[in-house]
Amino acid sequence: MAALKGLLKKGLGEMDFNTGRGLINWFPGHMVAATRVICNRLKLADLVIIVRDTRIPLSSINVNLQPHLSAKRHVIALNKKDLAIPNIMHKWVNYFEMSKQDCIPINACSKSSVMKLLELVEVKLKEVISKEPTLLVMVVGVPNVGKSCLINSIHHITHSRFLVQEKMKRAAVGPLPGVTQDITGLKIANKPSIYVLDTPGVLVPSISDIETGLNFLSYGLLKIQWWVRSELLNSFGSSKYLGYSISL
Ligand SMILES: Nc1nc2c(ncn2[C@@H]2O[C@H](COP(=O)(O)OP(=O)(O)OP(=O)(O)O)[C@@H](O)[C@H]2O)c(=O)[nH]1
Repeated sequence: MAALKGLLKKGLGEMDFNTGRGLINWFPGHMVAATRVICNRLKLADLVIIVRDTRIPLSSINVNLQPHLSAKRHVIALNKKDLAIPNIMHKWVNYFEMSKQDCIPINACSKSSVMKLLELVEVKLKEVISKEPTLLVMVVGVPNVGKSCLINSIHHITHSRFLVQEKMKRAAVGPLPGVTQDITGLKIANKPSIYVLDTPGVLVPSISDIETGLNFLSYGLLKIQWWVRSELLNSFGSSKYLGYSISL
């Protein structure tokens, strides 16, 4: 454990990390601002799509934002289902269903998969859809879980409903976390007007739990030099951590 901490310190020391008390302390400026803005916008949201990584659905959350998200009408989109092991994914779906949470495994890059998510969103919005002229849906999740990819698929599915001047830009997508740094909106329906907001991926200021930290590193949700990541995985044996999330 001491060797691991030393390794983490060495790797993380080369980055712009803060001095929080957790094992991993990383909180770039845009995340501070984004966390504040997300909390403010959440008050206006009629529904939140909480995007998580299907392979690590319990780790790929922001524990500080989670109480605010759970308090809103929400659906959990378990993304990157194409990269998950199917029988483990089904166990996770059962887990969420048993805890009475609406969840759906998706591949954010696939239109048919995202259409199923939109159907679920429509069902969840049913009670407000006839009462409000404008509805707001927020897409929230930690970095690199696929929020912008999801927004782009929603854009593809819905853009034919609008006149050219009403059409909005696509979101930027990238293989490294931290691509989205602003909140951007997309109109997906008229009467009532429904807007979807893409938000920057925000992490907690400090990840103190080693398994969560390793899951973030293994699945690319946290930027870190490749050699630190491979050293960490060698030290622990990646298979243990790849299998960790499902040991409920
Ligand atoms: N295989 C697979 N890759 C995906 C999926 N969704 C997203 N990706 C990839 O994951 C990476 C991150 O996707 P983004 O949409 O940029 O993630 P984000 O959550 O917006 O990231 P931030 O901007 O850091 O908050 C990109 O390389 C995507 O192509 C998916 O369902 N399956």
